[in-house]
Amino acid sequence: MTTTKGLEGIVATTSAISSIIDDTLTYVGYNIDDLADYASFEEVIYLLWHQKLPNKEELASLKKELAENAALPDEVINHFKTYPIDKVHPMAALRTAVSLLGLYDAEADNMDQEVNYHKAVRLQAKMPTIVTAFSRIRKGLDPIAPRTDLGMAANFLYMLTGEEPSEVAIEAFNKALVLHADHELNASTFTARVCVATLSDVYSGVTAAIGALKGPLHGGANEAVMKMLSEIGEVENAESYIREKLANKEKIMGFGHRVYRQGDPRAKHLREMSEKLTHLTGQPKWYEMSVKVEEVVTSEKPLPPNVDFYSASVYHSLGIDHDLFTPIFAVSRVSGWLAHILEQYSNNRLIRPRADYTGPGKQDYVPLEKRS
Ligand SMILES: CC(=O)SCCNC(=O)CCNC(=O)[C@H](O)C(C)(C)COP(=O)(O)OP(=O)(O)OC[C@H]1O[C@@H](n2cnc3c(N)ncnc32)[C@H](O)[C@@H]1OP(=O)(O)O
Ligand SMILES: O=C([O-])CC(=O)C(=O)O
Repeated sequence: MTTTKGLEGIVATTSAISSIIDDTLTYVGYNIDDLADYASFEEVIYLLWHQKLPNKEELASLKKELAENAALPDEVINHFKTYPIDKVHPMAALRTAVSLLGLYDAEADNMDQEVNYHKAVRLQAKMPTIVTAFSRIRKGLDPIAPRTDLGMAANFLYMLTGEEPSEVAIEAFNKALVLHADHELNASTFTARVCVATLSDVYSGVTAAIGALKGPLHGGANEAVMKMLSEIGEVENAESYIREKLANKEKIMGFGHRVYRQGDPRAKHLREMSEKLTHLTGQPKWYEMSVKVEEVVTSEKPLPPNVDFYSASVYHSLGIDHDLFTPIFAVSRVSGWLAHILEQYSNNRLIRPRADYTGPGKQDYVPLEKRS
């Protein structure tokens, strides 16, 4: 048996959803640069789930179904109110809420593909509502009901603050949702596929995926980037801060990638947005500090920024609490998880690799009373 640490380079499935070839990312063959510039998040959801772009009627129908299913059952809202609120990370709350939603879905264990598709719509629709409701409840505020006249990006920002978001904010947030929607066999998507390949249900697959996204080597890196930028504090501190971390062999959050070698094609879009938004909000230092960090890291190591690096200053400029950055990633990535879950069901085989055993050889059992 051969082993590859972290399954590097192993091709574990076929998939028609997204591809990374020669550092170019496509969703169903559409270059991420075009989608980031022109597509709404809802169009991307449709694309990932149907493997084609929607026409006007198809898009309107998906938007209607999403809007009709965005409200949360009272049980989820009431559950949030019982949490030791200052100790609960929003990713843990999101993970629990998705699991809880499964309890109130009478079709949770119905494995019909059409039923699973509509379950996917219902779950996608509720993700922004979960994150924003939790954010308000922990601040002692009432959750704000989703509006049927707003798209997902605008609705998220509206439910978070209760205020009508600006066009610039909606455009930036929509672009962030498009950029994070899918990414081939990343760790959380693989987790979702492994889970549902046992023929477990959609809610279990997404709950497992949220758990995998939470870690700082994956989606959790965006919150960690903001923590680092806050510690650096001012542009002039960036160089010494980064050089010291690198000298101590510490990882710089938001840099490096298992698949990309020349750079993550999503990062340039987020960098542009970071420049625009930090200047608009009168806080260019977060962009300038990020640029300085990139300059120092890349002068030392061949480690370009990944999607998480500039998204931190983008979300910060939109006034979003730092521990909501990873849940926002999940609000977007759930579209990809659900696409992969549906694809896995449609052509399923249990995912069960082997381990190369490295423990002791044959041992004789010693009864408890004779052990030292
Ligand atoms: C949405 C996403 O999930 S994007 C990734 C988000 N995660 C991060 O930004 C966390 C920081 N980055 C990392 O930890 C890694 O680059 C990962 C997890 C993204 C990829 O990891 P892997 O492919 O397993 O690379 P691995 O961790 O083995 O690193 C290879 C070498 O590069 C170094 N390296 C990799 N990333 C970094 C980094 N961000 N800072 C400093 N050094 C790094 C490692 O220390 C290692 O050096 P060594 O060979 O001298 O020991
Ligand atoms: O693909 C990966 O390993 C991580 C990543 O960039 C993502 O999930 O967007």
